[in-house]
Amino acid sequence: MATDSWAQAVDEQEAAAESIGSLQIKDKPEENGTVQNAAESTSAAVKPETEAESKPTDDDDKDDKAAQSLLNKLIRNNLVNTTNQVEVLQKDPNSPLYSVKSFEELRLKPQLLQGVYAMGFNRPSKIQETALPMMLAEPPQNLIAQSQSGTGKTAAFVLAMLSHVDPNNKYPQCLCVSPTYELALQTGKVIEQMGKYYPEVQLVYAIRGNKLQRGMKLQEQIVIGTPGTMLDWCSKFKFIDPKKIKVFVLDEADVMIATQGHQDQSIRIQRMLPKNCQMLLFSATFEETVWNFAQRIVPDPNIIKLKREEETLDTIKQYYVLCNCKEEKFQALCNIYGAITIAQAMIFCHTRKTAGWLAGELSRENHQVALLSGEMQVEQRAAVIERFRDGKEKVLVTTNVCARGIDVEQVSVVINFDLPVDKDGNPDNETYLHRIGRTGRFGKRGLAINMVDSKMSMNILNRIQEHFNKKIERLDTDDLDEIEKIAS
Ligand SMILES: Nc1ncnc2c1ncn2[C@@H]1O[C@H](COP(=O)(O)OP(=O)(O)OP(=O)(O)O)[C@@H](O)[C@H]1O
Repeated sequence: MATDSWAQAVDEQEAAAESIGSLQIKDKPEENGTVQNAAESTSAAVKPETEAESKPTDDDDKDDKAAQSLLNKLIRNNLVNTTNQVEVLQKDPNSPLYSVKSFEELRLKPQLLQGVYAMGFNRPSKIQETALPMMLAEPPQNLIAQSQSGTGKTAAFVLAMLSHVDPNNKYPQCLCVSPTYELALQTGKVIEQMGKYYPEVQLVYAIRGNKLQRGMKLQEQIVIGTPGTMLDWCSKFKFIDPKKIKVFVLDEADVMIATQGHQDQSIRIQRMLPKNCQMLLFSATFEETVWNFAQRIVPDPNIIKLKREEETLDTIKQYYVLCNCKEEKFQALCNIYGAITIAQAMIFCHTRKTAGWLAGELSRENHQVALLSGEMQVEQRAAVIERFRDGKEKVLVTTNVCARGIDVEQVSVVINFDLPVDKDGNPDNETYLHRIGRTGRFGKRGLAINMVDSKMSMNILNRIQEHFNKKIERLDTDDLDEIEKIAS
């Protein structure tokens, strides 16, 4: 029965969320709340929608960079390969620029090479080809590196830290600061994996909730944590002697500067470090504020940038459907599903209430639906996306905010149940492109269907057409023959 399948889907989502949540995140210290029950969030979302509730809430609008970054890490299981060239700006343009095509060329310690191969890495990623020789050079060189999430930055600096520590010295030699506890844990996991065959090197987390006895000195060679606690451990509690630090890594600089106080704390840590300490800074984006911050943290840097692969609408067939209300939009959707075979689709709604309602309606029509909703914890969202990626559900209904920045490459059909708009109600062209666009490399053909239910949304659609200079054709969903044609 339809309701049963909905309930079953919720149960399965919950179970999947729990299994992911149990990885590391559940035993977080008191500063973070408990993992929320996915069933609660989904059932809350299928309550009938009222006019007042249909407005996006502050929560819906919250663009939590740290959560987004964590989500991407949790769902990603391989490298994002780009065909773009790495841009390098050397501190000393006359010094030779090395780039490696294999890990052997780096002359790593055998235990580390073993760790790298055990992780399934066959060869360095694009950014690692240049960043690794620079980071492993003698004397050490400072580096600012920017490339999109998933291109191998974390693996690169983890390898650099592990290479530089002396396991015989039982005191901290590398500090790595991350914007949040959860992100620090993810990096810690990479250190543990890569250092699997190098057990003499130990790691400790400088995070709130990890209370140490006053007066003690850390013996672990690598400390990873958030800026506030790291600063306290270096200055107030003196668990770490900053003068003995050889490598300082600042990860996710763009996320870091979005958090009040993190910039100052990071700069204060950096000032305590010796002049010859290697400073490394990583960021997925490079707007002016990040750049200014980077220059304060990293003196005399080498700079590596890897451009993001551009998305285009060239291989996408775009249509719009005229409707009067959300029920008509739902009917149009059913007609489309009745006429063509859709392997997997993502459906975007403006509010979580609409998303919840639509997921409920679709499930009543016996569709296997996954719902990504704003009140779910990041780990639960990652679990839902993973199940969808594995094909366990065929339809993913989500709000815009939830799915920002998420790549589900195999989805060839995207339905904008509501058109993407920004806070002021203007067309959000960037989100439109990201939702339906494809990179040249993944140049698979796709289909995008936009639901238009008012003069206002028609106006938005027109402005999107103008912006991209691409015609969006009208589709009559009462005409089965016409719908069939769009699939050919
Ligand atoms: N040389 C490599 N070969 C194969 N896989 C790799 C390689 N380097 C990294 N990976 C894998 O690719 C994925 C992304 O790598 P990594 O986390 O280092 O990227 P990142 O740029 O730091 O992304 P993020 O900012 O999201 O953490 C991970 O699953 C990682 O294990």
